[in-house]
Parts: sequence; C-alpha cells; structure tokens
Amino acid sequence: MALPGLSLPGLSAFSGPAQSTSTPAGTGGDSAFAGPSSITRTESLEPRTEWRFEVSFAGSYTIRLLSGTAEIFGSELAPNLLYSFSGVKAAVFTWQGCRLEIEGEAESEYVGSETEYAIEWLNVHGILEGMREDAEAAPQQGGSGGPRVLVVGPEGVGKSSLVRSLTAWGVKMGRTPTVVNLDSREGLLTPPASLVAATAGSQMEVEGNGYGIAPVSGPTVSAIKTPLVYHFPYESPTEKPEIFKGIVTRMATAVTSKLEEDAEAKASGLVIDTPGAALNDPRSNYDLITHIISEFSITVILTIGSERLYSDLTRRFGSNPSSPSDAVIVLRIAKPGGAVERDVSFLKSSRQQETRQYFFGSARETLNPHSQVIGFNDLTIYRARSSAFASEEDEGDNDKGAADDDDDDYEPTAGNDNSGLLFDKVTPSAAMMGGLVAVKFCASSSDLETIRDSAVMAFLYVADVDEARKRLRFLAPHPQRLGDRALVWGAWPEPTAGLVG
Ligand SMILES: Nc1ncnc2c1ncn2[C@@H]1O[C@H](COP(=O)(O)OP(=O)(O)OP(=O)(O)O)[C@@H](O)[C@H]1O
Repeated sequence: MALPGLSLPGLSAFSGPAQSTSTPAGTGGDSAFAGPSSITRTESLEPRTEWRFEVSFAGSYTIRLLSGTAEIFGSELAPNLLYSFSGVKAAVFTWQGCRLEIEGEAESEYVGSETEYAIEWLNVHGILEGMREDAEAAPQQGGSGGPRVLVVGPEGVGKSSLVRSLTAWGVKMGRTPTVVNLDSREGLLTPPASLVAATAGSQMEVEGNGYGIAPVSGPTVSAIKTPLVYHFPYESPTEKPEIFKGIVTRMATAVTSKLEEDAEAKASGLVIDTPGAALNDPRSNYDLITHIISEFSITVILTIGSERLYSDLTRRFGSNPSSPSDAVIVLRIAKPGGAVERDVSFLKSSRQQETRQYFFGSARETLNPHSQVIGFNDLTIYRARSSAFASEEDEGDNDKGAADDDDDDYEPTAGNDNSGLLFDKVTPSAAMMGGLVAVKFCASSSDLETIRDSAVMAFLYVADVDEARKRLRFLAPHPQRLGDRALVWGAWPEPTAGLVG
C-alpha cells in the first residue's frame, strides 16, 4: 500500500510492506536472548528490526544512536544523544538499519526481526494521513474533520504503543492530533485516576511515555498543548460505568468544541486509547465501547489482539445499510511480538513512577513541587464513593475517612458500589496519607453532580495529616493558592509511599 504524503526522516526508501525480513547479524533473530550486561557494547541492527529491552525500576539503562536512524514507538532518536530508561519495556525500531551503543543491565534484551506489525502500523498511519488530507481539501463537506480513531483490544497487546506511534508519526508530518486516554490505570501527563484529552503539538519524546511531563511549572519540553483532565478514581470503568460514561460525554463535547476552533487540530483528528478487558466484554453488549463511539463520532476502529472483538465490532459498526456513508472503518491490527502483559507489581511501580514524575519531573527535566500546609477548617474534601470504602459506607460512618490500611500493600477491592451516591464529605484522616486529591474547577459548595463533572485543575499529594493539630500537608505541582475549590480524594490509585521525607 502506498503511504500518502509520507516523508518521515529515515523512511524515504520505504514505500510498502516488506517482501522479506533480514536476520540480524550476531544475535540470531527474534527470540535470541542477548543476556543482561553492564558493559558498554554496540549492536548493529538490520533494516526493519528492533532492539527489545526490559529494564527494572531499580535498573538504569542507556542507549545512544551511533549511526543510521531509529525510533521508539514513532519518536525518532537524535544521533549521539544519551537516552536513559528505568522501569520500561520497549523497543528501538529501525527502518533502514542503525548502530546503537548500549550500557546498563536489562532484565532481557534481544533483537526482534518479526516486525511486520510495524509495516502494518505505518500503513494505518498512511490511511489516517489520507483522511486528514481529505478533511483539509473539503472542510465544508460533512465538516467532521480528520479521522477519529478508537483503539481497542485486550490487556498488553500494544494499544498504547500503537496510539503513541500514530501520534508521533502524525506530529512528524506536521499534524496536531489529539490523544485521548480513557485508561485510568495509567496517566497521560498526569498521575493515574485521570481521563485526559490533549493535543500533541511538537515532537514526541523518546524516554517515558512519549508525551513528556505535565506542563504545569513554567515552560517544559512537553509535546502536549493544553491537556483537559477529568478525575476517575477507579481502576476500571466497570466499577462506575455511569460516571465513566458521563465523563466520556463531557470530554467528547469539550474536545469537539475545541477542535471546531482549531482547523489544523480538527483535520488532524483524534486517537483514543482504552483500557483492555474492562471495555471489551461481549457480555456487556459492548455498552461502553458503543458509548465512546457514539459520543466521539468515531470513524475508525483499530482492534488489536482479539479476532472475536474484530468480528463483533465489524458486524455491529462496520456496515450501516441505511446509511453506508456512516459506516465505521474497522481494522484488525497486528500485535507486536514484543508487546507483553505487565504483572501486578510492575504496573503498581509504574503508577508510582507516574505519580512521582507528575510532581518531580524526570531526570531530563526536573520539576519543583510546592509544599503547602492547610488547616482542616480551610478545606472541603470529598471522598469518591468506591467499593474500597464500602464497609464504612455501610456503617454510615462518613466522617472518618477511609480504611486504616495506608501501608504499601493497600489494594482497593474490586466490585460495585451501587448506592448511587457519588461522594461523602470527609474530615481528613491518616488514611489519606500518600494518596492523591484532585482539585476541581468548581467551588467547594457546588452540588455533587457539578463536582463530579468538573475538570481537574491539578492533583495534590497528601504528604502528612496531623490529626492532633488539624493540619494537612500537601505537595502541589505549582505554587498557586487553592482558593475555594472542591477537593476529591479517591481510593484509586493506591497510596504512593515515600514521595517526600
Ligand atoms: N515491539 C515491542 N517491543 C518491546 N516491547 C513492546 C513492544 N510493543 C509494546 N511493548 C511493551 O509491551 C507492554 C504492553 O504494551 P502497551 O502498553 O502498548 O499495551 P496495551 O494494550 O496498551 O496494554 P494495557 O491494556 O495494559 O494498557 C508495554 O510495556 C510496551 O512498552
């Protein structure tokens, strides 16, 4: 397939699916395990192969591009710049071949040569680029703008990596795609527990999740302009489906009206990342997926890693006999061989790393969070109702905060709280320590629906609760005074211990 308008640096020689793939010298191909090593070494990668590596959270691993061209999930590596990784599973992909200098200990590292997925992903980028050109050429026809893409599939099949690659390639073409993250288990410029829409405006980063860190403390190198953040303090949308749907509706309205004011962003379209199994359960009749598709007027669905999902969604959305032009394009996309499901402890460490980065930044760009001490009487804190707090709610004991269990192993329990109530007003308690509180764009006296629906101004980290003196110490990403804002504390994510001394 030809790739319309494709002129990515390092890709000029590439114009379609590979006829064959080369086996890289020295390592023997896809499953060859090169073994961890802390010695500085060089790896020569053949065209269309990738260097897959997994680094623990305690580990430190650096990669430098010595020659050729290479990218990580679409973001191009600059020559001779040292990139550092920890707590990462990823791959450096090369279209034309490259030499890498590598140092540090990986839990696993090897060359993957079964990379047909990358060619397919790039072809998808080509299709999206064609749709963007159509939108530019005929903005008045239909007026719906560029492609509105929904990525769905089970856990760990490469959904986020695909979203990141499509965004990075779009940005490289001069586009400003809007990324929407509907997975509250991972943040996008924010800690987890947030649903975020953000328009990518400049070159994406190689380290971290590609989107940079929150643009809250003055100028940063973040690739993102103006994120719109909502609070969803639950691990899965199935815990509070109606709240999740409500946020999706609000977000879609806000994003759509923002795109209407920006012709470039409108033609660039949007790409939505989603949680895995929670959304794809056929027993729910794909209720949540259907809601997202209708609210965001999705035009392209990319399914990864599930034939059944592809078949079900094709049947349901891929054809519309009464109005064929309204049919959604449903594509089945290859799962990268290197994509892996991350275990519970890796995901927990990853959440804590995201929270830490929100306040302190990364090694490349540090941030200076601000400490604030506020008396209980000057705060109005609501606790988002959750099954994790259910036992107290049953007792009607709303004023004592959450469960006492604030240690490192604290895990909210799964399940549904069907009470229909949204929040409880609480007096701060030690149980909040290490937790996150969302500062809402609404007054503390707002009604509960307004509090639920308001976007997030910032997240605060609860550093200390002095119950005797009735004072709370917060870490805030910027020095701005809180003012009269509703603050919401949720059970998700679990507390992050030791962020401050
Ligand atoms: N080609 C690859 N080589 C090595 N690692 C990869 C590759 N593609 C993806 N990964 C890694 O595999 C893991 C799962 O990928 P990703 O997060 O994209 O999947 P997902 O479907 O979004 O997962 P989840 O549903 O858990 O959010 C991530 O750590 C990602 O960096």
